[in-house]
Amino acid sequence: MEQSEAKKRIEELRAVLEELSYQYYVLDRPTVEDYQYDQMLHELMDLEEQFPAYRTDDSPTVRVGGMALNTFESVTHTVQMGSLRDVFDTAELTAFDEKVRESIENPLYVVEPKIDGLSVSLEYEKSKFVRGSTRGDGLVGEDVTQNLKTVPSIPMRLRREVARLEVRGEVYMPRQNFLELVAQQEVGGEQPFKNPRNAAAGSLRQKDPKITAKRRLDIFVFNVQQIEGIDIQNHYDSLVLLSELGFKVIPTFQMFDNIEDAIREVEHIGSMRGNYPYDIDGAVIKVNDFSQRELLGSTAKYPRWAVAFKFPPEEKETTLKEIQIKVGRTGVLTPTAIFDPIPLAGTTVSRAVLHNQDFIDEKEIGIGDTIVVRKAGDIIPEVVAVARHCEGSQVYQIPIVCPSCGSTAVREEDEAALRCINPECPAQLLRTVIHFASRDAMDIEGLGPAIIEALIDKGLIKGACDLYSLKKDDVKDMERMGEKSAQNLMNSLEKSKKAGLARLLFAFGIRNIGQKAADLLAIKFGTLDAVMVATAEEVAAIDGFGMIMAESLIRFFAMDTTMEEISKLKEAGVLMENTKVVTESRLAGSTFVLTGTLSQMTRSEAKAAIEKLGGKVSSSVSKKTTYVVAGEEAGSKLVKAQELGVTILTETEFLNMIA
Ligand SMILES: NC(=O)c1ccc[n+]([C@@H]2O[C@H](COP(=O)([O-])OP(=O)(O)OC[C@H]3O[C@@H](n4cnc5c(N)ncnc54)[C@H](O)[C@@H]3O)[C@@H](O)[C@H]2O)c1
Ligand SMILES: [Zn+2]
Repeated sequence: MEQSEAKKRIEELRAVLEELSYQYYVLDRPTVEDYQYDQMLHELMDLEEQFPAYRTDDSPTVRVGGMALNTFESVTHTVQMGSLRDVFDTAELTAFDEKVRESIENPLYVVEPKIDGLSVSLEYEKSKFVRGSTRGDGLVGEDVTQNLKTVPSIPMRLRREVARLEVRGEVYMPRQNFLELVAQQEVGGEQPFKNPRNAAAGSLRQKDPKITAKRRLDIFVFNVQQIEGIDIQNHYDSLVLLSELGFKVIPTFQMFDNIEDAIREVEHIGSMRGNYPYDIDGAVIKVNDFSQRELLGSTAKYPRWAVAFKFPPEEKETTLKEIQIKVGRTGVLTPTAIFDPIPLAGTTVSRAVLHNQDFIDEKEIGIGDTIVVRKAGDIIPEVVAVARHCEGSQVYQIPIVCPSCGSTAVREEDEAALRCINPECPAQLLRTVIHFASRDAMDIEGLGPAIIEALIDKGLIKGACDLYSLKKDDVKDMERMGEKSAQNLMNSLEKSKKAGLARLLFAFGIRNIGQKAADLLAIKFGTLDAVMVATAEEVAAIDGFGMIMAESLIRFFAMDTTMEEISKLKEAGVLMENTKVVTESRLAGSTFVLTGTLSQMTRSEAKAAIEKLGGKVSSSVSKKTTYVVAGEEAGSKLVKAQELGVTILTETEFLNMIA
């Protein structure tokens, strides 16, 4: 490759990798498979090796990817939390061994599974847990002590006296918990996490430890970062010690005196992959002896005494038997491939999601074809390609009828999915009512999914609005109900009528209208009637809104069924007015100076108005001043503002601004 071409490619790769890292580490929402990311990173490494002139010290090849958010206090790690060099074929493990043997004699290797979670440091003083933090960029992480305290397997006190100890571990979310969380997120209309690793990271970095606690995270500890008071010389002994101290240590660790056996163990761990109740993405080989580790040293990003072998996504061929269409709780019609069962990454799989028509068209998938199925880091298997078409094979067409209610499904512009938009579709009714009753919506205590399902089955409710015409006698004979629970339910229904406009708007479950948007609408319009007659432009003009959201809202209110539902709710006496206090912060970050006499309000009224909107008021003009409000007979401050080029507002302009 030419110099100039290489330079261009290097820059391109860096930009892409940085963006992907941001999505992965900061937003916990990756947009590509890890395998793809790793491939690009390796390409960049190769190029930097060939063209050393283009190396930089902030390239993704030398930086650890995480970033400390300022939601948390930052923690500077005494012992740097590095990453691991990863390799994808066993020849590279042999090369690792050769390299190690250039510097040291008779290495012993410890082999461990690589847990797919996020790295944390736990610090103990006088055997007491004092602080826990994320890896961050390896040098500075985030203080997540309170959240880590909710992880039951982290000991708050060590079982033996140790003056000072810092350990490193991997926080993860067991697969079962992940699946349950994703199911809940789908019911609640939230965007579900992509995989257990992102779910663990997102859960650990919550502002509210109560939410973290609910996510049922777990940890495996795999390293002593520093210790005072106990002498250890090697990794194996330190893992044994960590167990004795009460930690949940990495589930298997074995020691070998040659690389061949170590590689066999790596392969064994790979073959067991699907049997663990959590995700592993590889196996790690580490030099055991600490003094040997010191001799080998580290690069800026990786230690030279360890290497991670990443398991490739496993692929197999099978025959596609049929395609089933399911309607999800948001009305989306999803095709699922049903194929002859195959063992894959430790489990037997027989189905995979086909996403939508575009996906099927692109891969030209037809029933009877031989398909290639893969299971990557994500739990859900996917169809990679068609290996061979069968005779007379035809690309499958998703029928445009809802399999649940039989009404015609529609494909909206800019959307790949077919959707059943019948609001009375039974497949969606359950979800709609569960959402309506949920805590952040109308908060109807005692009305859980099981009861809602029973009410629907009995034909007692055909929409959320019917909840308010339920009679105590209707429900008291239902399973697990009884007189008392029925009365309680009546009381919570009554109470929920006062939930207020913001909650009600959210409870409707309008597409693209989340909790925050509902709050903003309620504050802006004040009553449901006003929201209903608002134009798309008016709605889109609200800070935080866009045209897509506005159109969703308009479309919702244009449906006949919506009108019916609203009139039933009105009849039942559900409050349709805003109860939210305005906590706007549009002027946050702006500093005002008031000068001269204002005719419409006093200075202190003006000051209060500014502060209510998050702005600040100062008495003297400086470069930091954002606006000077000039009333009648403004004097020296006005002159100063003109000199400094600060924006000057007339009283009318100011009144418009705060209106
Ligand atoms: N999909 C994307 O867009 C995207 C973006 C950025 C990063 N990524 C992924 O994130 C990973 C980036 O790597 P990384 O730097 O976070 O490191 P890594 O996950 O590849 O490996 C290092 C980590 O492994 C962990 N670990 C688990 N078990 C261990 C054990 N037994 N011994 C030692 N360490 C153990 C450690 O916490 C350490 O931080 C890659 O898998 C990459 O694909 C993906
Ligand atoms: Zn339907």
